Amino acid sequence: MDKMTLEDVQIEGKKVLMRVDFNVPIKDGQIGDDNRMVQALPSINYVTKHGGKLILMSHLGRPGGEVDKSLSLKPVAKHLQTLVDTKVHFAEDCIGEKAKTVINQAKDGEIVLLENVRFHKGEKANDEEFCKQLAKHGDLFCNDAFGSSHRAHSSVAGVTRFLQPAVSGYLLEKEIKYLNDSINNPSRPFVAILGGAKVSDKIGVIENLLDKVDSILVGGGMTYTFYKAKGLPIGDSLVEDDKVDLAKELMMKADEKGVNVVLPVDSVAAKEFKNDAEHKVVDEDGIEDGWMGVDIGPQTAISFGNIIKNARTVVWNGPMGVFEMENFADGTNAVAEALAESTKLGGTTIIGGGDSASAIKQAGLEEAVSHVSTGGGASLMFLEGKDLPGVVALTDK
Ligand SMILES: Nc1ncnc2c1ncn2[C@@H]1O[C@H](COP(=O)(O)OP(=O)(O)O)[C@@H](O)[C@H]1O
Ligand SMILES: O=C(OP(=O)(O)O)[C@H](O)COP(=O)(O)O
Repeated sequence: MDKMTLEDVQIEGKKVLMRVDFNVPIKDGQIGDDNRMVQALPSINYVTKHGGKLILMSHLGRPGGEVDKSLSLKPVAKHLQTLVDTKVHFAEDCIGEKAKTVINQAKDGEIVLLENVRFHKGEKANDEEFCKQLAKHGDLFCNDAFGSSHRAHSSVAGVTRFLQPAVSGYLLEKEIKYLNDSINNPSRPFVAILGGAKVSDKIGVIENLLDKVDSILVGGGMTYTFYKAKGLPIGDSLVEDDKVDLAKELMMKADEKGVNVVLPVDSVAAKEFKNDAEHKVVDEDGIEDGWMGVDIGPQTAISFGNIIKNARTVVWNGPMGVFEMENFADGTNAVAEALAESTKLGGTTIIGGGDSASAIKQAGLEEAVSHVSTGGGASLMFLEGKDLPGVVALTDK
């Protein structure tokens, strides 16, 4: 990445305004998975250890420009205090007097976490006045929020119009490096695995990947839109009817380009969308009315596994089935294990997407793959070959 980094600027005595992605799950005031916070620690510690005053901004959830106490970052500030060895202050607003007072109180080497930037409409609107107010807090800007970098919002991108230099943090750099190397200069065979439920979000990625990968394995809820395109029965399975023609077109394009688009040869079909529903394994032409595909079947798990183990670069986005339900998690777990195996054999394996990341965690294999991305939407936008606004906005080297 040819953007300035934290190491290119003087930190001592400076106020560093840093965007992080602390959009973490919170239940009853407790942080669930704090991976996004832990991943931001290298940048956070770099600034505080070098004597900068660190002002952190983040969103939490989608409050829609209104104050919503259940989406306050206060519990996050409390949790952050357990992860760092300097004082963490919390400001109850991200702009105005409340923010200013707390920032003035904090000493160099300490941290201020500002309240949820999405409590203001100006954040999403990338509003000039709001950007200026945020910019006032710092002497320089740093973006370490990879997971939010696909959003052209004030605290991610707009603020850089009024605050320079704008540098990249370590997490952002690491994420971009992994994605860049794997997508633009991959060791082959290069295999992409796409699953999950957001068919319309992901189908565009397939088009871009056709020019890059050797195989695309389609699983999860994506499967049945492709099945329908092939004229196979899908019963009550998840389908996006308005994407059936696109699926057809993509399969034709794949053929022309010599890319294997591999669909499941069998599925686990269930009578209902619940874990203890009646279920059975069926072939690709065996999903009857009243049944829905909820996981890839055992034959598919084996064949996908073999392709993945032999790959040198693997990108995985979206689970292979309804993995939250134990009875339908086998396909996802098999793919997770195959990724771990491929990594052991020297392959580069990357996982993007919130649910795929929890799936690999659930399988206890997050340490066994090369990289678990902190951004779902952001890594997809990158895979689509588009520029991320939060990266474009940074100062060139
Ligand atoms: N066959 C299926 N039918 C319905 N939902 C599915 C199926 N396979 C996977 N899913 C669901 O897809 C969801 C994840 O999809 P998505 O959000 O696209 O993935 P990610 O967050 O990894 O990008 C999970 O909640 C999972 O239960
Ligand atoms: O959780 C996030 O995205 P992700 O679920 O696509 O990884 C980011 O924090 C961005 O949040 P947003 O999709 O509400 O802008």
